[in-house]
Amino acid sequence: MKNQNTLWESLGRLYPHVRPIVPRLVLGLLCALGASVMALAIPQVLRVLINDTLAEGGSARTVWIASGVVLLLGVLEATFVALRRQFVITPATTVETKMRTSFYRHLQNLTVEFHDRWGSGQLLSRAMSDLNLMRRWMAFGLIMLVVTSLTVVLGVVIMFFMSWVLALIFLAAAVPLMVYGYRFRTSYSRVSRRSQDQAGDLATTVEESVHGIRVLKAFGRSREALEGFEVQAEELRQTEIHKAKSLATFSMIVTLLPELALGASLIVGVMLAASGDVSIGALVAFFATAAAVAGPVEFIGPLLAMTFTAKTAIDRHYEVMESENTITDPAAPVHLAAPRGDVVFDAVHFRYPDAQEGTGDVVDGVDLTLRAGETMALVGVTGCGKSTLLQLVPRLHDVTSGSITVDGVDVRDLTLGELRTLVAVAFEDTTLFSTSVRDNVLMGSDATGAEADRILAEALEVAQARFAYDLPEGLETLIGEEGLSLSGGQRQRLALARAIAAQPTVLVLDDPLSALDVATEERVEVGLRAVLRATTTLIVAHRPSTVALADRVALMQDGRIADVGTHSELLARNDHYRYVIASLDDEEIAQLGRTTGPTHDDEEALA
Ligand SMILES: Nc1ncnc2c1ncn2[C@@H]1O[C@H](COP(=O)(O)OP(=O)(O)OP(=O)(O)O)[C@@H](O)[C@H]1O
Repeated sequence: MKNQNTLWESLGRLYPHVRPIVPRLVLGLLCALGASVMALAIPQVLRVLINDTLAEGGSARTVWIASGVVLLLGVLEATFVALRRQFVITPATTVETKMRTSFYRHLQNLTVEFHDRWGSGQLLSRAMSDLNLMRRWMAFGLIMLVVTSLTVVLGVVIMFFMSWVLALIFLAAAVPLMVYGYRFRTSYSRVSRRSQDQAGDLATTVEESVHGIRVLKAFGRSREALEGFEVQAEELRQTEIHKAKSLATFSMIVTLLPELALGASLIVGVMLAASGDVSIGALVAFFATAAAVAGPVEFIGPLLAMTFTAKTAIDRHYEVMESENTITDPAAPVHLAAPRGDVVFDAVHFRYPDAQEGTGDVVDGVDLTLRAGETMALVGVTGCGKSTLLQLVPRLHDVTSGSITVDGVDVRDLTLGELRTLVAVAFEDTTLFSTSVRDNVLMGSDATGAEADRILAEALEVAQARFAYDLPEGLETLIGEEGLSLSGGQRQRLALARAIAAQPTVLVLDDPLSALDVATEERVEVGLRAVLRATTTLIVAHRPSTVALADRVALMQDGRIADVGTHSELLARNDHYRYVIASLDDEEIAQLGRTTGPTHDDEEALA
């Protein structure tokens, strides 16, 4: 989604963030202006010195005084520059940090569907480099653009007072500059947008390959990854070159045209001085002022480029900030004072927003009732929609129709905070955070002190995660990014411990024991049975041993619940269940199922 806002509309969106620091920005602006005035005053001292003193054979004393005034003006200019920095840098970094924090907060609130759609590098580059660009523009670009423009205007006014004819010649250069500047704005904005998007894509590639480094190495695909990266990096380099060339051309024209105009003014100026229409002092002051204005004029190119880049950064920032969060708290939330844990799926449908047209719903009319405290295994061939169904309970996605209720209350009528306290989840694909084992496990618990210690110890015990005590610093050991320093089974056990430690009313487990050996799985199951007694549990099972944990089994087929009963009831009466269980029993058949699914022949053969 590309933003079509004008430059002013985009820059104007910063105003609410900048408003609190406007007084300091104005002070910074005044200081910058002061510095420019000091720089412009120096030629006037020269004019007075030449016209009123030297021309009349003035004394050495007046030269000393003039030099002293020039020195003073120079010191004042430097002081104003330092004060400008002092006034704006700290508040601008505060604005940047606040915007970054609200960006991060918004990312946390956005739906899983949003995160499925956006590359992580695009979000990273918006959170880091785009906000950095905005801060630099705010603290420097904006002020300098105003001051530079004012300096040029003031300088030109002074030049008019020195000689209006020469000033008009100088100003003639502004007309082609404005025409070219307009074209530059359009083309530079476009290339700047491309470069920032490509930098985001490159960051996504780095993030993915770092994340998947084991797979790349194991499959010997590092070279291909590098080649892919090089192609992207080269594209970015080309865009950067294009950007730099476009700025260089603009800067050259911005520098050259005033210089040409000055050359013409010089010829006319000498003629005017010869005819006595302009004094020598005024002529010197005119050119000294023109020299003082030339610097700011040349500076306008990079400042405009910085402004267009900031516009792109603001547009990119707001593309995320304006992405709507569709999963929100209800207007009038219901509170469950004493939750029991009855869970009912009523005609639940769900389809992913990016699902192809003409395909059926992933969850296609699920009716299922879990009694409080019951453990229900969810079984089905791969891809039939089990994980998707589970994610609907804590509202990681919202049902497209139908409803899910806990104790008769629609999950959409509870606040997200309450719902996610009631429902804890452990996924097969575990995510751990770069913090201590303790913080990872207690993530869903509000307990503190001795109570937290007790819950932690119990959860680690049930999840067979006692290995955590033997880590170098025990439970305080910092686990690496995404827990990559741990084995798959260890990570799963910590994720399971985290779900248990949350002490939920409803526990949703997506095949949380898949990476464990059979003996460890058995021990975990014994512990879980004790814990699950008080908790309603929906557990996706890919192994018969996990099914054995359940009071009842729900068989999912093509997005619907095809049958519900105990394991032995389903074995006795349901061909498809026998097929699924047989394939669960055998990893190889399960793998086959992953790619082909059951056929009628398969089912007959197994029956
Ligand atoms: N984020 C997503 N966007 C679009 N489609 C998705 C998404 N996640 C899953 N799907 C599709 O939804 C269908 C069901 O996937 P789901 O993960 O729920 O199946 P599953 O029964 O849990 O499979 P498995 O046993 O292999 O974990 C699949 O066809 C899958 O391709």
